[in-house]
Amino acid sequence: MRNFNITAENYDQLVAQALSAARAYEQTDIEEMPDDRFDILLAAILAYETANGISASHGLHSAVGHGGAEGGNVEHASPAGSLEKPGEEKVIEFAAAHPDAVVEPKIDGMAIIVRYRDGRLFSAATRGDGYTGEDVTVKVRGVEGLPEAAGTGDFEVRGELYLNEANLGQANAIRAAAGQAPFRNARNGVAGMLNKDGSTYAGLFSFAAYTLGGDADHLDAMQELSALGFTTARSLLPQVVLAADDPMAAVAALGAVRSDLGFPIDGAVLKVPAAADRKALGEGPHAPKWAVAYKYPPVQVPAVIEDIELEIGKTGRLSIRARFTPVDVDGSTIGYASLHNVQDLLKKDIRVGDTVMAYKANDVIPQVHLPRADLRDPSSLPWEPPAGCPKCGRDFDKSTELWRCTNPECSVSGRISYAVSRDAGLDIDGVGGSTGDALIEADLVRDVSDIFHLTEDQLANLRLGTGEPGADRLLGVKKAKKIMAEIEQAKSRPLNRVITALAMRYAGRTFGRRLAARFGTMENLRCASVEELAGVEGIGKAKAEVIHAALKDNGPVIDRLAAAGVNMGTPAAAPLKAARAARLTTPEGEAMNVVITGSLKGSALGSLTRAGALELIEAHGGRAAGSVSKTTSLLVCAEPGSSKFLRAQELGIKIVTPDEFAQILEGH
Ligand SMILES: NC(=O)c1ccc[n+]([C@@H]2O[C@H](COP(=O)([O-])OP(=O)(O)OC[C@H]3O[C@@H](n4cnc5c(N)ncnc54)[C@H](O)[C@@H]3O)[C@@H](O)[C@H]2O)c1
Ligand SMILES: [Zn+2]
Repeated sequence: MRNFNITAENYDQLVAQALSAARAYEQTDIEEMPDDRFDILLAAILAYETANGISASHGLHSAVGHGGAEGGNVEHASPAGSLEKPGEEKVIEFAAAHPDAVVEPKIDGMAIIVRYRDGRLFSAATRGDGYTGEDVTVKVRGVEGLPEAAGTGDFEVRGELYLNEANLGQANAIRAAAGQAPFRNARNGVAGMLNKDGSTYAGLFSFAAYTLGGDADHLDAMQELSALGFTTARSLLPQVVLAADDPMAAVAALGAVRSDLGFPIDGAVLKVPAAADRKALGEGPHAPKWAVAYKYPPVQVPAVIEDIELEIGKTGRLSIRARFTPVDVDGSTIGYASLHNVQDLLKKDIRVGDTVMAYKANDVIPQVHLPRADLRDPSSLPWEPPAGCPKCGRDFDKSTELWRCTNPECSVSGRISYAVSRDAGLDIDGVGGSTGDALIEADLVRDVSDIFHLTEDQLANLRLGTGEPGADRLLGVKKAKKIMAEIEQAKSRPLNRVITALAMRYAGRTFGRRLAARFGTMENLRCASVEELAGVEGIGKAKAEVIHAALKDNGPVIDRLAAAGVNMGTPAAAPLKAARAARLTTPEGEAMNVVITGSLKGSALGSLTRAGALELIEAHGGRAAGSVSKTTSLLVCAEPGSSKFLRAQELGIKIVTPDEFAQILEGH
């Protein structure tokens, strides 16, 4: 599902849109927005406000019913709040901290507060704005689960007014007879029915209690209510849920049977039962601290994990997915789900063989969660994270939660970073790192040639961000212009760097230089036979075959680079280079082995990078080497007395300063 991109321009309008949806949700049967969309919008608004230091007064985050509910003429004895819905991770933490927490269905209806006097139903009101609510006494008399007479005392019961399947069917039959469209769902129906004047739907609800005023422990209070003739939320739970060993197992078990319950739930509520514990935990501003709600994703189906598969994605990140026995979820068959990251998987302790709940997140990417410990094979072993990249075996870069292989051979991102690097590639600043990943994720860049076909518009509108709702931002025009200029410059980089940027195995910096020096143009290089390639110093038959095949594979990439105007070498320059090359060849025409040591700073070659200096040697027909040996012809050295200097002296090798070397190259 698309995130909201909130800006100063659309902020007011999105707040108004959310308030309008909340009002419709609380007071009518109209759904202006699906719930998950509403929740994402709210999170995006909150993130934007937090990022910009806005303290808002619209009530979307603070007021009961998100500011969409109105008060009425019945005052509540104590405020009627909401429930914390802190997300799965926090709910798991809550369950671990309170293993005695009891689980109830989070029935998807509307809260009502009912008072009894002398054992008779006296009044009923909606939650309203939390302090006062609408009087709905007439509408709820005779509702199933809500007795007219209950004992002899004065007390207050809170619970959910909802439509079970039978209620919804009857209500929709009434609507059909009046020529009205059926309610979209049971939750919308209950809001619409309650807010309609008259007695059209009188009594056509169900009620389940979850709070009894007083100091009793929760389970005692619920038992008392049952004895008085109320239906309690807990009594609606099937045996599999009640029998679960711990709260999260109960939550999972309830999720598994939710579509067979016969009444709508949108989650489970975990509640600490003992009155003393509740008192100690206390109340938050809008919700008690002794309870949390777990919201179920739309539809989930139990699935058995067959394997946990590893893959390196196009940005080099390790992606982990669960393969499970295919199941039907909400009309489509799914067999895979993504498992986020290593930490997450270890924390949830999902294992091969486990039964998990599979669902479609935002109705697209399948996900699984909540391994059912009660169904686990006792001999199963915890999942173990991979020791290295599944493709190349190298250690992962673990600096972020998403582990990553940086080997260019393993991912598009690795190849692009290599291709644009200052050291080896085309030296394009601003296209590596997170910008590069964003380009790859947006499918704008699949190989190095795509970089040269980017437009300023595409760059300026590139979405950077964490994927968190509201956290998106754009690259912007200023940076886009800068990158476009970098790309323009990169078109004239020397051929050896263009070759290296293709990230072909065995055609790194050194061989890039040698291939460029030997063939002069990309065209010549592409036409070279395996034998000709093998003839290049240091390459040999085996590597030549690999390079030959890689050049073929890269044909389309090279064509696109050439079409964009990237330097492909000039035929005229090839013989010229050959003439210049004579400067670093022996009288027999063989390449001289040249070693450069120490800094070039301050010399005539001072503007060259190390890589540039090596390129220069090869361009003049020499062969750049790293260490001094018997085969060394020349040592370029600015530091007399260094170990390479002494070794060269010992072997009787010619030693020159960088300035002298520059003169040799110029032919003096
Ligand atoms: N689609 C939309 O446009 C839209 C607009 C506004 C709100 N919403 C939805 O409304 C929800 C927020 O409403 P909220 O803040 O009132 O919270 P909530 O409705 O999610 O949770 C609190 C409510 O849970 C109910 N509940 C059911 N079973 C319960 C039990 N066993 N114990 C205790 N309470 C129980 C009570 O009515 C209580 O008031 C969000 O999920 C949001 O998606 C949707
Ligand atoms: Zn790898």
